[in-house]
Amino acid sequence: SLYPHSLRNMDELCASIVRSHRETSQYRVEELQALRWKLFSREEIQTYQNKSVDEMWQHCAIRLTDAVQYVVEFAKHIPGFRMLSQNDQIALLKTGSMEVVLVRMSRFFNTENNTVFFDGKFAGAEVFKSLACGDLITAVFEFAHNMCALKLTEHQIALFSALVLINTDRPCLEDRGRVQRVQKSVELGLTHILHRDNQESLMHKLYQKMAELRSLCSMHMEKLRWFSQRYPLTAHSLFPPLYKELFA
Ligand SMILES: CNC(=O)[C@@H]1CCCN1C(=O)c1ccc(Cl)c(COc2cccc3c(C(F)(F)F)cc(C)nc23)c1Cl
Repeated sequence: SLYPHSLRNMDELCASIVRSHRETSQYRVEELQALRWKLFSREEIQTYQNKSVDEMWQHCAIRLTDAVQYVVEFAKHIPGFRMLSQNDQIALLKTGSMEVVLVRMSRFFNTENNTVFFDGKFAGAEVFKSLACGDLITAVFEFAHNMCALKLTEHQIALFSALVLINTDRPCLEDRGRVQRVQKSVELGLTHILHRDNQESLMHKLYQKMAELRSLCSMHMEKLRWFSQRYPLTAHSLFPPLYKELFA
């Protein structure tokens, strides 16, 4: 029957997505486990809180752009992604890359003290006070906390990230049919490994997370617009070019 043939393809598909995730995930989970109790001192927190709004936004934008570049690399190795048209690849990345950054952030989150890896140590939400967008940071922390609580394996995070990215109901796709075929194969890959891990119950939780991601990222985009209107100079001159390309 075809099954062994498609299963082999399915294993190959999952293996290439997991490999790409591992090669583009910026930090290995084991590395961050070792750092999880490296916290900022009171003085260091004070330094971050004394930064001006645009200084702190610029500081974060550099890191976010860095993280987005790793997600672009990850996307390029998802089987079928590079067969899509350039415009469709950009359309998927324009909306999906920040969502994958958020999924990946959950790997750098410590649920015991609600801190996230930032600038080499683990930071609480108070470190980001000078951004003047407490609701965004609260939402980022809450999402990272809830994602972390699912205790996904690296394989599950890899396939989930690919599914977040290859999303047919993104606006302005040229060839939705082709994106649908790639999405279907990634979906099968995720169900395949959840079945293997005996965790099929995670599937509907992951679909709920995808819905949360979408509302979270539309909030981010409007914060980004607020910031670039409030501080046009910083937004237009200092944000690394990729950031402008993807989010401007
Ligand atoms: C290892 N570190 C990491 O994984 C994260 C992801 C990329 C780099 N990075 C951090 O250093 C980091 C970790 C935690 C937090 Cl809360 C932050 C600050 O996050 C943000 C500040 C400003 C705007 C942000 C926006 C907005 F609005 F631009 F879309 C959106 C997201 C999601 N995060 C924003 C950052 Cl920049």
